[in-house]
Amino acid sequence: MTTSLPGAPFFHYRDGQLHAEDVPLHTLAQQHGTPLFVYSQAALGAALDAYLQGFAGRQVSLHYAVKANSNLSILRFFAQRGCGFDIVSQGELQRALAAGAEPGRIVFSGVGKTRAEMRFALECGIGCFNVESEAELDVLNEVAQQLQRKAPVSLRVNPDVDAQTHPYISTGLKGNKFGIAHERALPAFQHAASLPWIEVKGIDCHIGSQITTQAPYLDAMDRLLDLVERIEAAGIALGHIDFGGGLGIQYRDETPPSPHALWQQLFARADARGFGQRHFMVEPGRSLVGNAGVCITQVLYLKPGQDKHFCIVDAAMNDLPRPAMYQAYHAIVPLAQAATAHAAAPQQYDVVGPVCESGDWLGHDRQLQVTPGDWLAVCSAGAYSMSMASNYNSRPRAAEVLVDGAQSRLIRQRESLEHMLHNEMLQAS
Ligand SMILES: Cc1ncc(COP(=O)(O)O)c(C=O)c1O
Ligand SMILES: N[C@@H](CCCC[NH3+])C(=O)O
Repeated sequence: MTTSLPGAPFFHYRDGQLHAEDVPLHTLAQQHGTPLFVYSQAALGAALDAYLQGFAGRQVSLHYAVKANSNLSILRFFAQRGCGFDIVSQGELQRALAAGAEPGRIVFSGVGKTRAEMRFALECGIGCFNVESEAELDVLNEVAQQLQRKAPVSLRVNPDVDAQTHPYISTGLKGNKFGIAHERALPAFQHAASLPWIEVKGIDCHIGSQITTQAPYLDAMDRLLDLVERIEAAGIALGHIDFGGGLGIQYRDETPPSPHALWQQLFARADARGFGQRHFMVEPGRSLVGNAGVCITQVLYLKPGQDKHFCIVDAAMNDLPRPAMYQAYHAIVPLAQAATAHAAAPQQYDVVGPVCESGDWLGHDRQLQVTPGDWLAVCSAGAYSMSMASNYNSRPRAAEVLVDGAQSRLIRQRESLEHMLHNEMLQAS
């Protein structure tokens, strides 16, 4: 009998051992040490297919949001499968290019693009700037003029829709810093169309992340299409409608719609208003990679406390910042099921890391049957984990491995302490 992890069918127990596809994870922990991120290529492919199947018969281009997981091998996988990319910095742009992305299929989002970033992106032939303010539009027009190269632009609109997600990752409410206010959108488009070095290509919105219901998306579609009608009635043609990303995944018991189900509804709305055959763009991140990865960590110590017991592991908030930042839940499971491991008594633990903060926890009140030396997997760690990792407490970043069937490949080495030190200059005293 095989059982798989929540939302992650490519991670499953076989003969009592947790596997990624056909590779037992304890062999990877032995070989590469911990903390270690392990990704399943089949899971990446299946998540991508779930989108592409929903787009049959429609004109949709998919731009993977690099911020979710920017490992070059993962970017290369998506590039080879024909994806475009959504980037938010020159660093992400250079990563996408290094992974083989076509510059014309990259869109550049973000509220604070610098002139240098605009210049670099224009020079490399970026597909579109998703401009987030009128001030940014003016600066981009100047940079484009200096280069004598028109800037392809879509204006990101803030539709003022509640994505019903954690407040830190909601982006489509009028109180959020993102996009141009809905009521300012038409004058902003008119301004864009009047600028000689700006070429208006489309309209854009992104309402938030880890969205698990359809309603906010449908509201955003209605609000966006209202604008498309008004903007086009004013004589400004929109070549594409970029709907952003944000679709949630199952971490515990969430039941987000499949990309197929969601887009069926969204296309139905668009069809009803005569926009169904337009060129749509999507920018998914988490839903492509989140459940394609786990982080393996080793139990260092068990510590009984007065109120609770602590399971101290070698991964920490610097490796997996989501619990500390958003009080996010990640399932934590043993690599070896109890029957094949040992007879430690099951116990309720707070799973915590070595970082010197009480906020450094990976899971609260978890029932585990563990002993020091055991390995655990922190689940659903493919998105916003390694890409948000830091060197806090001077801890080197973890290694990453990609599994494909029975094969595994190291795709990022564990950071060395020398590498962590090498950018700093010691002044002679
Ligand atoms: C502009 C933009 N596009 C796409 C994404 C990807 O979002 P998600 O990973 O939730 O799909 C984000 C992040 O929320 C974003 O800010
Ligand atoms: N970092 C967030 C998602 C941010 C989405 C980017 N706009 C998370 O881990 O859930």
